[in-house]
Amino acid sequence: MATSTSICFFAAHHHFLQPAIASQDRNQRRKRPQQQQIPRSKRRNNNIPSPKLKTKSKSLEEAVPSLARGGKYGLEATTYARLPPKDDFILPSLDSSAFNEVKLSELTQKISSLNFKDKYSVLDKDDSDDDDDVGEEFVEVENIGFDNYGEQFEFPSQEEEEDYVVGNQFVGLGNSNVEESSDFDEFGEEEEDYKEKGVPAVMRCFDRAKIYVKAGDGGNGVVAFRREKFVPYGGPSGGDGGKGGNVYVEVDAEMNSLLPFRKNIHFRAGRGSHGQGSKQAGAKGESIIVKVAPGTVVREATGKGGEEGKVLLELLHPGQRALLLPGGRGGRGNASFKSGTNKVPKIAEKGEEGIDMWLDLELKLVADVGIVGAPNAGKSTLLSVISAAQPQIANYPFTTLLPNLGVVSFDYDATMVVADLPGLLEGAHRGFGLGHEFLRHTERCSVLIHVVDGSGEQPECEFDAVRLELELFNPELSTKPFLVAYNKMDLPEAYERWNSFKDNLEARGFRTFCMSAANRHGTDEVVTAAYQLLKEKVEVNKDPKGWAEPVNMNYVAERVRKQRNASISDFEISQDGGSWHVVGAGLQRFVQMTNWQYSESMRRFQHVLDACGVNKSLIKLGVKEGDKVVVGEMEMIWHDSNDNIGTPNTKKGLAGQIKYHLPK
Ligand SMILES: Nc1nc2c(ncn2[C@@H]2O[C@H](COP(=O)(O)OP(=O)(O)OP(=O)(O)O)[C@@H](O)[C@H]2O)c(=O)[nH]1
Ligand SMILES: [Mg+2]
Repeated sequence: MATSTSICFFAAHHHFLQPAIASQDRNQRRKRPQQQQIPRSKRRNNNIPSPKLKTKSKSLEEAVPSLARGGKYGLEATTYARLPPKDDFILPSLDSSAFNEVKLSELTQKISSLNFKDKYSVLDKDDSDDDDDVGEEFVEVENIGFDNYGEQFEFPSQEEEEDYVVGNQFVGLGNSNVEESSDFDEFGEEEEDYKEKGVPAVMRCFDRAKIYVKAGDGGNGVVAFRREKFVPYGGPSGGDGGKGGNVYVEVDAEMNSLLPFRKNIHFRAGRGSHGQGSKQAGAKGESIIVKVAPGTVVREATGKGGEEGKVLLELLHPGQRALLLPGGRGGRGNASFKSGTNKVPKIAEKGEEGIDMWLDLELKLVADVGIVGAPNAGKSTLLSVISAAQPQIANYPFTTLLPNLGVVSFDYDATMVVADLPGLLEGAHRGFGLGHEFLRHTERCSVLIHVVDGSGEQPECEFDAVRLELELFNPELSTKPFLVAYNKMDLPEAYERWNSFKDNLEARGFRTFCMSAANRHGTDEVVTAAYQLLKEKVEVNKDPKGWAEPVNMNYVAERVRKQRNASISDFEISQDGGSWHVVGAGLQRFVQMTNWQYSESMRRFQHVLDACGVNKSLIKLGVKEGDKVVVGEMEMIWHDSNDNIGTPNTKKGLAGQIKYHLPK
């Protein structure tokens, strides 16, 4: 006698199984981003005197370039310079027992001083005495701006040079000492930690963001019957639910950073309205458009492992819009279930749940030319004289914390976008200094201008160190067309070393220019040469097919749809002790959309399990009486019934087999 089977519905347990694409752990929503948190109370109660340093950054208004100022070439410019909020400057001191308020520039100076010992001389413990002195020194240095550059830098005497060194000391950590610094030279773990803590949130958020997106759920279908005078047995009239809203990602030309995602990270599309009587379908849910800056790469967020997720979209051009997640389908009302055999269906579906996922956004600047070089080489000065951008310029390393963009215009149609990037240090590819945060921006630049500080003691070593960093970060960077701009030729030490530098580099096959960015000498040649390199590169890269091939921006949504519409017969069964797990996107979707409040739903479900072969497969695998069977969010107890011979296909027959068992 064949053993017939039935599955007994018990209860829906509340683990919602998402389709594979939305495999992110929902708990992540609760996890706060890993940031260095210092309790406010601790900050306030901090009795340790902290250096009262004036901030060096410009106000936001100043940071935004004015179109009014036109350089020789520049007509327009954008800049990323922003003043980080005050809180970002509060960082823990290296001594874990106390918290100090530390200005970012202090921190970065510390880092730089460790690497450029020869250049800036190592901080002396005794020199960093009390806070007031530090404050005064700061004021002095603040005055050494670009404007009064002439007074400060015209062939400084030996004494002036010493002042210059003292001037740099103010920016070292007030109570830093050399022992601590030696730890970081080892590139040990502490360095990594230090880096993590040392980058204020505003810099981390400028070009990286993690956001949560959720497509709208579909509206539920309803069970309703037409009741009208003179219309006996009016029939089922429950309308379908409306479709959930979609999630789009659009490039907004106005945006130049991902900072808006610092505060606002959840984006949920609206859900569809439920259906109504008289066959009225529910309204569609409202779609949501997530606006990102040009040059944003969208990745599927991965777990903590640090691996980068799969790239979903690359949004380069303003106006580009991609459908990322389609909204959930509306559930069918009972009018849709009417059939020849069931003219009075008392069943309706729930709306399909909209997919949700976490995304990693990364902004890579879309600039034609990138200006790279060691800190304080004069990169920002160069950008300021060739375009209308007004980046911050000062005589200490890491003045530039966020990249600045400027537009260099030669003619009506001859323009190029130039990015001034923060200084690079030895070890930048491993996240030392600020380099790592910004090195990726060079990846999108077609041409690089490598600015070398000619007044440094060993310009060649500086050049090689930066070049090596680029190569170590991404070997492709070293294959980009580039030229070397030897800066600060107005200084005698730079002038003296120029010939040997030039000979050396040209012997190695590098194109080398000299300039005095501050005096605008030689900058024209550099810019023109960079433009030529750019033109050559564009020519070489010209696709013979042109731009005809359209990029399908909606492929993610298409993939999601395909996955969701998978057949219910595609499933896998796994056994875990006494419980059986049936996994299949189509079946899971079916379970999710089943509205268990209607008794016919159970019968339909049983019928589907039978029809798609789940029951047969379970029997084959040896399911026993009382075993647990889990399909999607449903948990059921398997029941062998000897009363049933064979497996009748009709609903009636099947309904007769159902025995509800509660698991003990
Ligand atoms: N003498 C001289 N000084 C210059 C020249 N170009 C830049 N400087 C000075 O060098 C210092 C650093 O210039 P910045 O343009 O801020 O250098 P940077 O490379 O952008 O530095 P970071 O942003 O800190 O990496 C400033 O004090 C400039 O005034 C030059 O041609 N000659
Ligand atoms: Mg700069």
